[in-house]
Amino acid sequence: MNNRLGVVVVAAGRGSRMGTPESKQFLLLQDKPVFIHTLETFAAMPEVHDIVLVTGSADVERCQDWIRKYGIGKVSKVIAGGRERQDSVYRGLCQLDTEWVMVHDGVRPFITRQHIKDCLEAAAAFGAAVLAVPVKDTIKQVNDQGIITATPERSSLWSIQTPQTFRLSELMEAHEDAQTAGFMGTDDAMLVERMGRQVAVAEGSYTNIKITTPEDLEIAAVWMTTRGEK
Ligand SMILES: Nc1ccn([C@@H]2O[C@H](COP(=O)(O)OP(=O)(O)OP(=O)(O)O)[C@@H](O)[C@H]2O)c(=O)n1
Ligand SMILES: C[C@](O)(CO)[C@H](O)COP(=O)(O)O
Repeated sequence: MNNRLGVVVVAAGRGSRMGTPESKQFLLLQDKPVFIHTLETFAAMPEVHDIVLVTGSADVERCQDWIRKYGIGKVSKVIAGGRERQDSVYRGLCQLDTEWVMVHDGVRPFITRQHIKDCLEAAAAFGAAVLAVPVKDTIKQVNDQGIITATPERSSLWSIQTPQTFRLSELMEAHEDAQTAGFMGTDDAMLVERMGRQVAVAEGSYTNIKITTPEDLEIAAVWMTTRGEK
């Protein structure tokens, strides 16, 4: 996959569940914005050829400034995202000209190079792959009256993360088909699964959290000081 891999890092969300005045992707962890930690890991990998950062329309310039300040290479474009995550990803995909693409949440700064490689290898073997971890809790389906309606077998349940890796042409096609059908997914794999294509899971790490709510930020602040090699 050398020189054939593009990465779309999405960082155009508003962070309503975090509830901070500053969007969570720009909050500082060890004096560096969250999304910069994320970009650093991808930019350091020889497998990565091109990176597109998707952010809020009002944040494009300051992201470019941060990228320059922290000397992050390989980011060819910083562009404005859309209303939903899916819209932001699609805008990013339109900027790439690589054979493969990885989509990653800007707010998952604990991704490691080893797990990115694992996801790439699984994609090369199966056609598409996402990083994931087996669920630890028992998961229940609950109706709108708060009553449990089903308990899926835990051994087959995985909690899905990013990065998610696809052939660029297949992910573009899946996005365009979803748009035509008015289908919104919560991740990119859903759109590809919808096209009848297989997507493999590569086992990741429980530390690859998506910083979503205030407790995540507290955990992230501690982990940033204790983590080893990225
Ligand atoms: N319109 C959107 C919505 C989300 N994202 C990005 O998608 C990732 C995962 O989304 P999530 O954690 O849900 O972020 P927010 O949408 O910012 O959070 P919330 O749902 O709490 O508002 C984040 O990196 C976020 O910036 C994006 O690029 N464009
Ligand atoms: C793509 C994702 O991070 C996989 O876990 C997740 O589905 C994003 O969901 P969100 O609702 O945008 O947080």
